[in-house]
Amino acid sequence: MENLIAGKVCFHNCGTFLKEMSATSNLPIIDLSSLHRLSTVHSIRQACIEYGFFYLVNHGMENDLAKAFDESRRFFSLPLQEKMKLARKENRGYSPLDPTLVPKGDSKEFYYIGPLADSTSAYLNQWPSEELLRNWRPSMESLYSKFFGVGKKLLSLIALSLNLDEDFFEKIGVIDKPGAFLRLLHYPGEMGPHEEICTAHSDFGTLTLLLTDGVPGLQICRDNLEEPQVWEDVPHMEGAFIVNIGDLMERWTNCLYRSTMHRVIQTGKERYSMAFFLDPHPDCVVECLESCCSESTPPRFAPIRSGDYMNERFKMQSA
Ligand SMILES: O=C(O)CCC(=O)C(=O)O
Ligand SMILES: [Fe+2]
Repeated sequence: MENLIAGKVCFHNCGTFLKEMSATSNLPIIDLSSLHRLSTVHSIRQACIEYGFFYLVNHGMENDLAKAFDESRRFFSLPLQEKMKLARKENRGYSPLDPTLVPKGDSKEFYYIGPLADSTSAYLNQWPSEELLRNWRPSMESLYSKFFGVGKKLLSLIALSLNLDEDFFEKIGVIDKPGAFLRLLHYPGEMGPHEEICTAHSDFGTLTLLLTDGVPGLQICRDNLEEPQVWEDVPHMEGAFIVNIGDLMERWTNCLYRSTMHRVIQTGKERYSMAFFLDPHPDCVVECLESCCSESTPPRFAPIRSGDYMNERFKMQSA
């Protein structure tokens, strides 16, 4: 059985030294409002197998996006000393652009909002005062809930695409005890010594919904063992989410669905993005789905508690 955690980390350490080529990706487009459910489910399966990434359109949040980016800009425009009062604790709050706190090459500041619904952890979220940013907290809470609604709908289609009941992930604790995190990101845009302003990585959890502001830079590498590596640009699509599969979904599906490496390269332009990470509850045990293994393709990974996996990955990230 292969150790996925080790495999991912090896890439972090050696990936940037490999020679690279670039191209433009042609990601599939999934329409969340389509009434042709079977065909949508089939397209999702193909997209997750071939790319681990796709665009999601007609998700119902189109009219919220401009405001979401305005609110994000409002937050990052605060003086550093105000943002530092909300410094990240328990994975919630603000991380400054600081070379000692972020992995080598990263050039971004970010702000995390954790689960709202869980009464034991809601207090862990950190919010700027009402005097400082009027109505910011309710705006962000509403945005979080909308992201969550879209994630939930998509996850039920992903369950169907794996020949599971549509509430499969809900039942095992991915949805009803949410571990989802909204991360607002700001890349200031100054040209630095590193090509990557968000280091090549895969996301840890179940799936990620990403919104970008139109400034390019996002790239995916569909085969990180290939040499030279091919990095494909992922162009912005107005109004669409860019969705990607995370490592735990890769584990559930025995690598049928791919948790694809991605990164952001510098363009010299200021850039805002936001990522909604839909992660399982820490106690949820992630083990190979029956529909994804057989005698000839046995499970590649041992069952693991989601919280243990995520903690290990976070530790490695900050090492
Ligand atoms: O900023 C982006 O476009 C990508 C961010 C990302 O991949 C992440 O936060 O995990
Ligand atoms: Fe990511």
